[in-house]
Amino acid sequence: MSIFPRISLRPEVTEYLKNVFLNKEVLAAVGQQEAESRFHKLLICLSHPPSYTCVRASTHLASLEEIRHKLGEELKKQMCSSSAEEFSPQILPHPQIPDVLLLPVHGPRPVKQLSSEVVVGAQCGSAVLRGAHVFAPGILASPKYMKAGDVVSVFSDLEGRCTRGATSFQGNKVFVGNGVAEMDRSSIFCTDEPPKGIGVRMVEPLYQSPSFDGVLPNLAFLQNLPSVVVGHVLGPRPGERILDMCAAPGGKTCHIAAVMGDQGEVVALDRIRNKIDRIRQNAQMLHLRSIKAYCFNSIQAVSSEAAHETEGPPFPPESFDRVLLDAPCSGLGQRPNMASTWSLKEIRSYQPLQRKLFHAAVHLLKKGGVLVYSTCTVTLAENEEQVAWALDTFPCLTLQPQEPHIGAEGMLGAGLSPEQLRLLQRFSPELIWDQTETTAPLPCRADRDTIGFFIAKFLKN
Ligand SMILES: C[S@@+](CC[C@H](N)C(=O)[O-])C[C@H]1O[C@@H](n2cnc3c(N)ncnc32)[C@H](O)[C@@H]1O
Repeated sequence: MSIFPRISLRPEVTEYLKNVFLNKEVLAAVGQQEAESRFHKLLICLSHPPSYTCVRASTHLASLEEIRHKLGEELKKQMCSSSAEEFSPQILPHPQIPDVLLLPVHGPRPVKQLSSEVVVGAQCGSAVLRGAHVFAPGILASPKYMKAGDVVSVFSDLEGRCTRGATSFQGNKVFVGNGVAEMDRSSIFCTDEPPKGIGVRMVEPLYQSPSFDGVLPNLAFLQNLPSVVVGHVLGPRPGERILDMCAAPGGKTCHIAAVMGDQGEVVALDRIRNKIDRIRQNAQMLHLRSIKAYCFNSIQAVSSEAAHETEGPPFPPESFDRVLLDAPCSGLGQRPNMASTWSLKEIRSYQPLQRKLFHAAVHLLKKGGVLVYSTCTVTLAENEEQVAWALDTFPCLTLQPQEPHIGAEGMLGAGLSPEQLRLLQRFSPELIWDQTETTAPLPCRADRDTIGFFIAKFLKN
């Protein structure tokens, strides 16, 4: 059910996306009305959270059943210790993916708004809609005399207009649920050090999903379903050498190492130095020793043939059995996302960057090796058009079938053939948005009602 307005984008970006979703090939295949309806549903569903929370289970450390049981026990404790209404958390294994557990999200629920308001940043608001509590750094405004223990309504500031430390905010905001303040106003805004920890504990969220904060951190890793699919599509095997070119915070890196049973080597690169620590922390938390993380610009990760091989980057050509390029992208598939202030120029800047990274990826891959390209966006320019360009630019590449293939096929509009489109995997939440649970039971609903995402798999001949 839709309760939020459609995602707010700059008019030029809305127009651009409309042209993508109503391109000539799509219009010829499904007609104007259906194409328009899909585009409208896309804008609406992007502002709402998916209806399942996906957890990747560390099956290299324990069996799925064991993790499922432990998770159930932990979440029951959570429900008893909070004043939220009791419910027994439903934890469902995914029928096709051996390390995925799915938890239905309950919402939107009828929650009454209160007169005391706390306003949080849009990112914090989105996290609350996916089950998080409000962390103090995310709080922008609170009642003047707010004390720990006060019951408050939490609103998300959609346009980034609320000033930090305000006592009220009349701008564009949406209600995300009620909670209990864990801190006084003064401990949030009047300290020399940035505030830490939970500022408001959500007790009546609009969308109810368990909080995973501190819950089995080494066994249950929150990850969107398509991101887990990527690790399986890459298909790493024990003993191989794998490159994850854009790796931080390391969700997919850790999954790859886990699928390999921590046997072999997973090289993780990211351009941003402080993000490398996150990869290392995640690897340590999941007891994965095969991961080696380096701060490096992957565009420059290919060394000249003459160079001696060193442990870290740059690497000689054809150094890796498999390469994952989970590319930096415009992120327009992320959910929930109620507003983006990005300009069209910013959105269009990703295609050339992704192509530079793709060049390096192909060179670093051994002959006979596998390259997986993925993004969490919905544009053609960053997805199907990149595939058409790659097949044209690198005759050594061929598209490969993906396993599992639980998303839709590629989107029309980039001149790819029907066979090629069938080999691509596009997660398109707009295709299922107005269907009810009864017409689309699990796993279909969980597979489709997720973030917008794209995966292509290539073999280097
Ligand atoms: C989509 S995110 C990766 C998410 C990650 N694969 C995961 O699953 O946790 C893209 C990442 O690419 C990194 N990045 C952007 N340009 C890069 C470059 N030229 N070289 C290496 N990393 C880059 C960004 O810092 C960002 O962390």
